[in-house]
Amino acid sequence: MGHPDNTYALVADIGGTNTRVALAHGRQIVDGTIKRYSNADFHGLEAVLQTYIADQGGVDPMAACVAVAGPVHDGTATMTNLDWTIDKDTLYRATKAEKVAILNDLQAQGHALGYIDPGNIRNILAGPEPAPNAARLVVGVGTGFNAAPVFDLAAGRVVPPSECGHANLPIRNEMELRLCQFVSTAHGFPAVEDVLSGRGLERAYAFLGQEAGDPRERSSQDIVAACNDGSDERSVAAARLFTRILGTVCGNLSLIQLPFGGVSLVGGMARAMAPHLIEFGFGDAFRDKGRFAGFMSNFSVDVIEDDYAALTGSAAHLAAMTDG
Ligand SMILES: Nc1ncnc2c1ncn2[C@@H]1O[C@H](COP(=O)(O)OP(=O)(O)OP(=O)(O)O)[C@@H](O)[C@H]1O
Repeated sequence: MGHPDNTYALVADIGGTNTRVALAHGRQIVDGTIKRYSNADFHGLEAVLQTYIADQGGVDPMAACVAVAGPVHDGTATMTNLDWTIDKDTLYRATKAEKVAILNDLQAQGHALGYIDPGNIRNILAGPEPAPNAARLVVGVGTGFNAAPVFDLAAGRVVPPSECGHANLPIRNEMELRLCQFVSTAHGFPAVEDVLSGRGLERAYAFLGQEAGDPRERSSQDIVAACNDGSDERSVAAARLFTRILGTVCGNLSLIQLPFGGVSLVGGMARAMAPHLIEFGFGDAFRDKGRFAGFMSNFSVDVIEDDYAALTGSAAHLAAMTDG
Protein backbone atom coordinates (compact mmCIF):
# COMPACT_ATOMS: atom_id res chain seq x y z
CA MET A 1 0.00 0.00 0.00
CA GLY A 2 1.33 3.45 -0.86
CA HIS A 3 1.37 6.69 1.12
CA PRO A 4 0.18 9.22 -1.46
CA ASP A 5 0.03 12.34 0.74
CA ASN A 6 3.19 14.25 1.49
CA THR A 7 2.90 14.62 5.26
CA TYR A 8 5.59 11.97 5.66
CA ALA A 9 9.31 12.38 6.16
CA LEU A 10 11.83 9.86 4.87
CA VAL A 11 14.59 8.86 7.30
CA ALA A 12 17.61 6.64 6.65
CA ASP A 13 20.52 5.25 8.65
CA ILE A 14 23.54 4.41 6.48
CA GLY A 15 25.84 2.00 8.35
CA GLY A 16 29.06 0.33 7.27
CA THR A 17 27.16 -2.64 5.82
CA ASN A 18 23.44 -1.88 5.76
CA THR A 19 21.11 1.03 5.11
CA ARG A 20 17.86 1.16 7.09
CA VAL A 21 15.08 3.38 5.70
CA ALA A 22 11.66 4.30 7.09
CA LEU A 23 8.85 6.83 6.89
CA ALA A 24 8.11 9.09 9.84
CA HIS A 25 5.14 11.12 10.88
CA GLY A 26 6.39 13.84 13.20
CA ARG A 27 8.70 12.08 15.67
CA GLN A 28 7.05 8.67 15.13
CA ILE A 29 8.37 6.01 12.77
CA VAL A 30 5.34 4.76 10.82
CA ASP A 31 4.63 1.11 11.70
CA GLY A 32 5.63 -1.39 9.05
CA THR A 33 7.69 1.04 6.95
CA ILE A 34 11.22 0.07 8.08
CA LYS A 35 13.30 -1.66 5.39
CA ARG A 36 16.91 -2.78 5.51
CA TYR A 37 19.10 -2.94 2.39
CA SER A 38 22.60 -4.29 1.90
CA ASN A 39 24.83 -1.43 0.68
CA ALA A 40 26.69 -3.85 -1.59
CA ASP A 41 23.52 -4.22 -3.72
CA PHE A 42 23.42 -0.49 -4.63
CA HIS A 43 25.79 1.87 -6.40
CA GLY A 44 24.73 4.97 -4.48
CA LEU A 45 22.38 6.79 -2.13
CA GLU A 46 19.98 7.78 -4.92
CA ALA A 47 19.58 4.14 -6.01
CA VAL A 48 18.77 2.84 -2.52
CA LEU A 49 16.34 5.68 -1.69
CA GLN A 50 14.57 5.41 -5.04
CA THR A 51 14.18 1.67 -4.52
CA TYR A 52 12.65 2.40 -1.11
CA ILE A 53 10.31 5.08 -2.49
CA ALA A 54 9.14 2.66 -5.20
CA ASP A 55 8.69 -0.09 -2.53
CA GLN A 56 6.42 2.32 -0.63
CA GLY A 57 4.20 2.89 -3.66
CA GLY A 58 5.83 6.16 -4.77
CA VAL A 59 5.63 8.10 -1.50
CA ASP A 60 6.39 11.83 -1.87
CA PRO A 61 8.15 12.84 1.38
CA MET A 62 8.08 16.46 2.46
CA ALA A 63 11.40 16.18 4.29
CA ALA A 64 14.30 13.73 4.41
CA CYS A 65 17.15 13.09 6.81
CA VAL A 66 19.98 10.59 6.53
CA ALA A 67 22.24 9.54 9.39
CA VAL A 68 25.67 8.43 8.22
CA ALA A 69 28.39 6.43 9.98
CA GLY A 70 31.13 8.91 9.09
CA PRO A 71 32.08 12.58 9.39
CA VAL A 72 29.69 15.20 7.93
CA HIS A 73 31.30 18.46 6.82
CA ASP A 74 29.57 21.32 4.98
CA GLY A 75 26.56 19.08 4.25
CA THR A 76 28.64 16.27 2.76
CA ALA A 77 29.26 12.93 4.48
CA THR A 78 32.21 10.62 3.92
CA MET A 79 32.46 6.96 4.82
CA THR A 80 35.68 4.98 4.87
CA ASN A 81 34.30 1.82 3.27
CA LEU A 82 31.62 3.21 0.97
CA ASP A 83 32.24 5.41 -2.09
CA TRP A 84 28.67 6.79 -2.29
CA THR A 85 28.21 10.54 -2.70
CA ILE A 86 26.16 11.55 0.33
CA ASP A 87 25.33 15.24 0.14
CA LYS A 88 22.27 17.47 0.24
CA ASP A 89 21.98 17.80 -3.56
CA THR A 90 21.88 14.03 -3.96
CA LEU A 91 19.32 13.78 -1.17
CA TYR A 92 17.11 16.49 -2.78
CA ARG A 93 17.35 14.69 -6.13
CA ALA A 94 16.59 11.26 -4.70
CA THR A 95 13.60 12.28 -2.58
CA LYS A 96 12.26 15.52 -4.15
CA ALA A 97 11.77 16.64 -0.51
CA GLU A 98 11.57 20.35 0.32
CA LYS A 99 13.79 20.07 3.35
CA VAL A 100 16.78 17.74 3.79
CA ALA A 101 19.34 17.11 6.51
CA ILE A 102 22.45 14.96 6.88
CA LEU A 103 23.64 13.94 10.34
CA ASN A 104 26.41 11.79 11.70
CA ASP A 105 24.74 8.60 12.99
CA LEU A 106 25.71 9.34 16.61
CA GLN A 107 24.10 12.78 16.30
CA ALA A 108 20.94 10.98 15.19
CA GLN A 109 21.22 8.64 18.19
CA GLY A 110 21.45 11.72 20.42
CA HIS A 111 18.31 13.20 18.87
CA ALA A 112 16.50 9.91 19.65
CA LEU A 113 17.00 10.19 23.43
CA GLY A 114 13.65 10.71 25.11
CA TYR A 115 11.76 9.00 22.27
CA ILE A 116 12.91 5.41 22.88
CA ASP A 117 10.44 2.86 24.26
CA PRO A 118 11.52 2.38 27.94
CA GLY A 119 11.24 -1.39 27.35
CA ASN A 120 14.27 -1.05 25.04
CA ILE A 121 16.48 0.60 27.67
CA ARG A 122 18.60 -1.65 29.93
CA ASN A 123 20.20 -0.05 32.97
CA ILE A 124 23.87 -0.95 33.58
CA LEU A 125 24.95 1.56 36.26
CA ALA A 126 22.44 3.47 38.37
CA GLY A 127 22.89 7.19 39.06
CA PRO A 128 21.09 9.95 40.93
CA GLU A 129 17.82 11.38 39.53
CA PRO A 130 19.04 13.89 36.90
CA ALA A 131 18.02 17.55 36.85
CA PRO A 132 15.66 18.43 33.95
CA ASN A 133 17.63 19.00 30.74
CA ALA A 134 20.89 17.69 32.22
CA ALA A 135 23.54 16.96 29.57
CA ARG A 136 23.66 13.40 28.22
CA LEU A 137 26.13 11.38 26.21
CA VAL A 138 25.57 8.70 23.56
CA VAL A 139 28.36 6.21 22.86
CA GLY A 140 28.11 3.95 19.79
CA VAL A 141 29.92 0.59 19.56
CA GLY A 142 29.19 -1.37 16.38
CA THR A 143 31.12 -1.57 13.12
CA GLY A 144 33.04 1.41 14.53
CA PHE A 145 33.11 3.56 17.67
CA ASN A 146 31.93 7.14 18.18
CA ALA A 147 30.19 9.35 20.74
CA ALA A 148 28.20 12.59 20.93
CA PRO A 149 27.10 14.78 23.84
CA VAL A 150 23.45 15.84 23.97
CA PHE A 151 22.47 19.29 25.26
CA ASP A 152 18.82 20.36 25.71
CA LEU A 153 18.86 24.15 25.57
CA ALA A 154 16.02 26.67 25.56
CA ALA A 155 16.51 27.00 21.78
CA GLY A 156 16.27 23.22 21.27
CA ARG A 157 18.50 20.16 21.33
CA VAL A 158 22.11 20.43 20.25
CA VAL A 159 24.14 17.27 19.51
CA PRO A 160 27.67 18.21 18.43
CA PRO A 161 29.36 15.50 16.36
CA SER A 162 32.76 13.97 17.05
CA GLU A 163 35.14 11.37 15.62
CA CYS A 164 36.44 10.22 19.01
CA GLY A 165 36.73 6.57 17.90
CA HIS A 166 39.89 7.65 16.09
CA ALA A 167 41.57 9.02 19.22
CA ASN A 168 44.34 6.97 20.90
CA LEU A 169 43.47 3.82 22.79
CA PRO A 170 43.89 4.47 26.54
CA ILE A 171 46.07 2.06 28.55
CA ARG A 172 45.83 1.17 32.27
CA ASN A 173 47.97 -1.95 32.68
CA GLU A 174 50.65 -4.16 31.13
CA MET A 175 48.21 -6.34 29.22
CA GLU A 176 46.47 -3.33 27.66
CA LEU A 177 49.90 -1.99 26.68
CA ARG A 178 50.69 -5.27 24.89
CA LEU A 179 47.27 -5.19 23.19
CA CYS A 180 47.99 -1.63 22.09
CA GLN A 181 51.34 -2.74 20.62
CA PHE A 182 49.60 -5.67 18.86
CA VAL A 183 47.06 -3.26 17.32
CA SER A 184 49.67 -0.69 16.27
CA THR A 185 51.83 -3.35 14.61
CA ALA A 186 48.85 -4.31 12.45
CA HIS A 187 47.41 -0.82 11.86
CA GLY A 188 50.22 1.67 12.39
CA PHE A 189 48.16 3.55 15.00
CA PRO A 190 46.20 2.19 17.98
CA ALA A 191 42.79 3.91 17.78
CA VAL A 192 39.91 3.37 20.22
CA GLU A 193 37.76 1.71 17.55
CA ASP A 194 40.54 -0.76 16.70
CA VAL A 195 39.44 -2.51 19.94
CA LEU A 196 35.95 -1.09 20.63
CA SER A 197 34.04 -2.50 17.63
CA GLY A 198 33.00 -5.91 16.31
CA ARG A 199 36.35 -6.28 14.51
CA GLY A 200 38.03 -4.96 17.66
CA LEU A 201 36.67 -7.78 19.81
CA GLU A 202 38.03 -10.20 17.20
CA ARG A 203 41.41 -8.43 17.46
CA ALA A 204 41.40 -8.78 21.26
CA TYR A 205 40.74 -12.50 20.78
CA ALA A 206 43.58 -12.79 18.22
CA PHE A 207 45.92 -10.92 20.59
CA LEU A 208 45.22 -13.40 23.41
CA GLY A 209 45.80 -16.24 20.94
CA GLN A 210 49.19 -14.80 20.03
CA GLU A 211 50.10 -14.46 23.73
CA ALA A 212 49.13 -18.12 24.28
CA GLY A 213 51.11 -19.26 21.22
CA ASP A 214 47.87 -20.62 19.75
CA PRO A 215 46.71 -18.23 17.02
CA ARG A 216 43.08 -19.03 16.26
CA GLU A 217 40.49 -16.59 14.98
CA ARG A 218 36.84 -16.22 15.90
CA SER A 219 34.06 -13.95 14.68
CA SER A 220 32.61 -11.42 17.14
CA GLN A 221 29.31 -13.37 16.97
CA ASP A 222 31.09 -16.60 17.99
CA ILE A 223 33.01 -14.83 20.77
CA VAL A 224 29.78 -13.37 22.21
CA ALA A 225 27.97 -16.71 21.83
CA ALA A 226 30.82 -18.44 23.75
CA CYS A 227 30.47 -15.82 26.53
CA ASN A 228 26.73 -16.50 26.65
CA ASP A 229 27.14 -20.26 27.09
CA GLY A 230 30.54 -20.14 28.86
CA SER A 231 32.02 -22.58 26.33
CA ASP A 232 35.37 -20.85 25.67
CA GLU A 233 37.68 -19.22 28.22
CA ARG A 234 39.60 -17.18 25.68
CA SER A 235 36.37 -15.64 24.38
CA VAL A 236 35.50 -14.62 27.95
CA ALA A 237 39.00 -13.19 28.45
CA ALA A 238 38.75 -11.21 25.17
CA ALA A 239 35.32 -9.88 26.14
CA ARG A 240 36.65 -8.87 29.58
CA LEU A 241 39.53 -6.96 27.95
CA PHE A 242 37.04 -5.28 25.58
CA THR A 243 34.63 -4.46 28.42
CA ARG A 244 37.28 -2.90 30.68
CA ILE A 245 38.56 -0.70 27.84
CA LEU A 246 34.96 0.28 27.06
CA GLY A 247 34.54 1.28 30.73
CA THR A 248 37.78 3.30 30.66
CA VAL A 249 36.82 5.13 27.45
CA CYS A 250 33.25 5.83 28.64
CA GLY A 251 34.69 7.13 31.92
CA ASN A 252 37.11 9.41 30.05
CA LEU A 253 34.34 10.77 27.80
CA SER A 254 32.14 11.33 30.88
CA LEU A 255 34.88 13.39 32.54
CA ILE A 256 35.15 15.47 29.36
CA GLN A 257 31.39 15.98 28.80
CA LEU A 258 29.92 15.66 32.36
CA PRO A 259 26.73 13.86 31.29
CA PHE A 260 24.79 14.28 34.55
CA GLY A 261 21.72 13.17 32.55
CA GLY A 262 23.34 9.77 31.87
CA VAL A 263 25.37 7.83 29.33
CA SER A 264 23.55 5.74 26.68
CA LEU A 265 25.41 2.96 24.88
CA VAL A 266 24.09 2.14 21.40
CA GLY A 267 25.09 -0.10 18.48
CA GLY A 268 25.29 -3.80 17.75
CA MET A 269 28.29 -4.51 20.01
CA ALA A 270 26.84 -2.59 22.97
CA ARG A 271 23.62 -4.62 22.65
CA ALA A 272 25.48 -7.92 22.28
CA MET A 273 27.68 -7.26 25.34
CA ALA A 274 24.96 -5.70 27.52
CA PRO A 275 24.24 -8.84 29.62
CA HIS A 276 27.96 -9.17 30.49
CA LEU A 277 29.10 -5.59 31.04
CA ILE A 278 28.91 -5.55 34.84
CA GLU A 279 30.23 -9.11 35.32
CA PHE A 280 33.18 -8.34 32.99
CA GLY A 281 34.26 -5.19 34.86
CA PHE A 282 32.64 -2.25 33.04
CA GLY A 283 31.70 -0.45 36.28
CA ASP A 284 35.10 -0.95 37.92
CA ALA A 285 36.91 0.42 34.87
CA PHE A 286 34.39 3.29 34.50
CA ARG A 287 35.08 4.35 38.12
CA ASP A 288 38.86 3.76 37.96
CA LYS A 289 39.65 7.49 38.01
CA GLY A 290 41.77 7.93 41.14
CA ARG A 291 40.49 10.77 43.33
CA PHE A 292 37.45 11.08 41.03
CA ALA A 293 36.32 7.45 41.53
CA GLY A 294 33.41 8.55 43.77
CA PHE A 295 32.49 11.40 41.40
CA MET A 296 31.88 8.85 38.63
CA SER A 297 28.75 7.61 40.43
CA ASN A 298 27.08 10.85 39.23
CA PHE A 299 26.73 9.23 35.81
CA SER A 300 24.20 6.49 35.11
CA VAL A 301 24.86 4.15 32.16
CA ASP A 302 22.19 2.47 30.01
CA VAL A 303 22.23 0.34 26.88
CA ILE A 304 19.64 1.21 24.23
CA GLU A 305 18.46 -2.06 22.71
CA ASP A 306 16.66 -0.53 19.73
CA ASP A 307 18.39 -1.13 16.39
CA TYR A 308 16.32 1.61 14.77
CA ALA A 309 16.99 4.46 17.21
CA ALA A 310 18.97 6.44 14.58
CA LEU A 311 15.79 6.49 12.44
CA THR A 312 13.77 7.84 15.37
CA GLY A 313 16.48 10.44 16.01
CA SER A 314 16.49 11.53 12.36
CA ALA A 315 12.70 11.96 12.54
CA ALA A 316 13.01 13.95 15.80
CA HIS A 317 15.65 16.19 14.19
CA LEU A 318 13.43 16.91 11.17
CA ALA A 319 10.43 17.56 13.45
CA ALA A 320 12.50 20.02 15.53
CA MET A 321 13.64 21.80 12.31
CA THR A 322 9.99 22.08 11.23
CA ASP A 323 8.70 23.16 14.68
CA GLY A 324 11.09 25.91 15.07
N1 LIG B 1 25.00 -10.35 18.46
C1 LIG B 1 26.23 -9.95 18.10
N2 LIG B 1 27.29 -10.59 18.59
C2 LIG B 1 28.53 -10.19 18.26
N3 LIG B 1 28.82 -9.17 17.45
C3 LIG B 1 27.79 -8.50 16.92
C4 LIG B 1 26.45 -8.84 17.23
N4 LIG B 1 25.65 -7.98 16.57
C5 LIG B 1 26.45 -7.14 15.88
N5 LIG B 1 27.73 -7.45 16.10
C6 LIG B 1 28.91 -6.78 15.51
O1 LIG B 1 28.67 -5.39 15.57
C7 LIG B 1 29.05 -4.78 14.34
C8 LIG B 1 27.82 -4.17 13.68
O2 LIG B 1 27.30 -3.23 14.53
P1 LIG B 1 25.94 -2.44 14.18
O3 LIG B 1 24.84 -3.43 14.09
O4 LIG B 1 25.84 -1.35 15.16
O5 LIG B 1 26.23 -1.96 12.73
P2 LIG B 1 26.41 -0.51 12.10
O6 LIG B 1 27.65 0.11 12.58
O7 LIG B 1 25.14 0.26 12.24
O8 LIG B 1 26.65 -0.91 10.62
P3 LIG B 1 25.73 -1.83 9.75
O9 LIG B 1 24.34 -1.47 10.03
O10 LIG B 1 26.19 -1.50 8.40
O11 LIG B 1 26.11 -3.25 10.15
C9 LIG B 1 29.66 -5.86 13.48
O12 LIG B 1 31.08 -5.86 13.68
C10 LIG B 1 29.06 -7.13 14.05
O13 LIG B 1 29.94 -8.22 13.88
